[in-house]
Amino acid sequence: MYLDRIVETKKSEVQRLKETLNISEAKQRIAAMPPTRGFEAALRSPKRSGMALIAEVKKASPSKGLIREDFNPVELAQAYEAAGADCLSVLTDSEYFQGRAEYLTRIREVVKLPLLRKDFVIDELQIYEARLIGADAVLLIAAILPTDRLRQLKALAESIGLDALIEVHNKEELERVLKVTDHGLIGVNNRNLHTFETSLTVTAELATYVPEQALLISESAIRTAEDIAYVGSNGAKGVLIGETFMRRPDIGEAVTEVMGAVSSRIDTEEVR
Ligand SMILES: O=P(O)(O)OC[C@@H](O)[C@@H](O)c1c[nH]c2ccccc12
Repeated sequence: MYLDRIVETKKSEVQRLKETLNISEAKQRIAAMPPTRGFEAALRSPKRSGMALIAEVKKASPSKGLIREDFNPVELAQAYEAAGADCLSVLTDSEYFQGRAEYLTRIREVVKLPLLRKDFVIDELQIYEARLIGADAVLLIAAILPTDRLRQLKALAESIGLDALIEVHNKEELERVLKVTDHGLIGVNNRNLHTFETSLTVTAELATYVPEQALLISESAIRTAEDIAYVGSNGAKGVLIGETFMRRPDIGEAVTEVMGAVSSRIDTEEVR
């Protein structure tokens, strides 16, 4: 199963990381860094009322292969920002998604949006590394983390200023996550990471168990304005979209088509 393979890859990456990054040095460097940008806060007051957008910078995936040939991560991030994304998700896994840590670092220098490091986190060291490369939030995937690990990694992330987006795909995972937290960011992945099957009904089914004070993000396989309306009316407060945008030559146009336009401040003032 490919998720197991990914975890094996991550174990060896962590071993390698241990040779170059030590925790006390990481802590010192982090203490000298500027504060993070408030990933959750940005999603709680989205630019489009009613639906927050995390737009993803993703070149390839194990299920789809190469998604975008003409891939300039910095330009794509700028286009997302101009189109009114609230936050960005940047794939840093190289083996399976053709991402790079360096993409995130470079994007941070030119866009103001909060950034999620999208990777398969299994170890503390990857959390320190996420902060050091310039992330504002990390993804924690319940499918690969026992409940206690989830709790520890979330606490560590928060202790160094990172928000955590905790991802679930079924009720068993969600129940474990709710033992760790009843607030914060809960991502429902519409894609089954074992079979690659997707269905937006996963969001609708799990939303009924997500507490009001948590912020539910519907992830994966969202393509149209109708999809946004569907997950929105079923409890999603935000969406995480990659492929739909990455396949379109004009990213800004694609964002507007799916999400609608951001009404400018001047427009709103004129209405008042
Ligand atoms: O490209 P999509 O179908 O819009 O999906 C984006 C995002 O949800 C997906 O990339 C993702 C969700 N969870 C993950 C975990 C690891 C890697 C990738 C992912």
